[in-house]
Amino acid sequence: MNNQAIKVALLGAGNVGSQVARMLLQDAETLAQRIGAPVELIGIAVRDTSAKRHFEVDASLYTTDADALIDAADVVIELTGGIEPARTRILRALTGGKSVVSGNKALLAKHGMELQAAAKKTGAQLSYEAAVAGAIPIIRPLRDSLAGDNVTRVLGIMNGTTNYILDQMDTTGAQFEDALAEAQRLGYAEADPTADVEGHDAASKAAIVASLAFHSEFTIDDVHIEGITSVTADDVEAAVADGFVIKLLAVCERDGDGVNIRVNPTLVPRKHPLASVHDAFNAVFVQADNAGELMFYGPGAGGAPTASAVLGDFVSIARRMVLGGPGIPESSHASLQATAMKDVVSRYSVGLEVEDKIGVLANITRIFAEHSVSIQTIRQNHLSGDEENSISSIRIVTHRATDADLTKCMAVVDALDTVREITSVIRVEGE
Ligand SMILES: NC(=O)C1=CN([C@@H]2O[C@H](COP(=O)(O)OP(=O)(O)OC[C@H]3O[C@@H](n4cnc5c(N)ncnc54)[C@H](O)[C@@H]3O)[C@@H](O)[C@H]2O)C=CC1
Ligand SMILES: N[C@@H](CC=O)C(=O)O
Ligand code: NA
Repeated sequence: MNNQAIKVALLGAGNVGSQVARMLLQDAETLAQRIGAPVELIGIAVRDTSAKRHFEVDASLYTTDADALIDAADVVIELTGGIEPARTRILRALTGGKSVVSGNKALLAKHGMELQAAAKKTGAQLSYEAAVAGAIPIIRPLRDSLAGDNVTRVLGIMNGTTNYILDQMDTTGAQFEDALAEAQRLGYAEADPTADVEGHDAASKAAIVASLAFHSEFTIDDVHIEGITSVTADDVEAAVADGFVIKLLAVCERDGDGVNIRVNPTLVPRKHPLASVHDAFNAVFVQADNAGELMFYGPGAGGAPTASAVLGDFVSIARRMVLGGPGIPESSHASLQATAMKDVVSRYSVGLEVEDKIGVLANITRIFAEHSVSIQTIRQNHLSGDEENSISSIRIVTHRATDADLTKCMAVVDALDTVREITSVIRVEGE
């Protein structure tokens, strides 16, 4: 055993940071055995040293001077979130040759390349298993285990908060706002949960995953993003009636010479494995030329599960420090570009509110046909009004169509006097 302790600076003591502090302190002996050197948590940078925490530590560990703490450390663990000052602090550490563990997907999906370049310059390691799908090992499998294969597609549920909300709406009939409040209480949501419900958190993860899977440089700006704020209780009910469940899916797939990266609510058949991903669990499918299809499943959010991924990265970095040698840089040799949505082909479920008159349905199906959007099923229900002024809801599930054709078709349908409202357009996957 090496006698020299590895000094750890922890930035942030929220849901995840406090659990990391707990593990570093409670499991110090085991960690030392696994690493081959003692581990010393030298301080925790916070905004308010007197705030109440999820796990209480010796008060002298808290400091508001993050820079001094970083300068005194061997390894920095960043769990504050947000772009600044996290970016500047991580750069400070990496430039000083200190390896960094971070769970900050928002930062990595925007400035990941800049941070990796800084790490490469000094031989430091930047690791971020916690940034995608919480406790699930997915970064390391993509970066290391599959580095000799050709990944063609990564698809999955990569946000715990939205999965929790949609699952509660589906299984208990909960209201969106109540389910979101519960996800926040359980420590799943981002500090600003807009990032979760608007799809930006999943989009950050998709950009990170696509960069690793396709050996290219993607940022969140390369991702087509639709969140779940437009998903209504009626959509959930209609999904149930049609044998589907709504999930927020992230899809990164090889598309000709590029990669299409998107996040959108998706109808998944009840029999599909993704349909049984409940609560804040995540599941990620990876398809590769030689490996075939792989599935990664587990807790995608929450303090302790995420801390587990952080500690895994930390132990790996600390072991390398004991043995010597630089961090492993990532490859972006393929330099693939993100492709536009217009050629993406999917099935769709379209909800309409229409006047229930002779010829209305025939007119709508004609417009679909004229735009090369073939209808698989159609269901009509009376909504309100008497025989003279009856209003109906129509739910159409299509065969596969391009995004461009569907968009044009919807514009023409929307312009019909007999169509009151297009209530929803949701993609369908998995059949
Ligand atoms: N909560 C979860 O399930 C997961 C979170 N993450 C990521 O881990 C990071 C931390 O997440 P949580 O612990 O949930 O957030 P949190 O909001 O519970 O904790 C963040 C802590 O950092 C502190 N902080 C913020 N800015 C600071 C600054 N400038 N200086 C010092 N302290 C500062 C806040 O006061 C807060 O205590 C984020 O990047 C998040 O995206 C990643 C995976 C899962
Ligand atoms: N807010 C995120 C936390 C984990 O990444 C989520 O809900 O998945
Ligand atoms: Na992970």
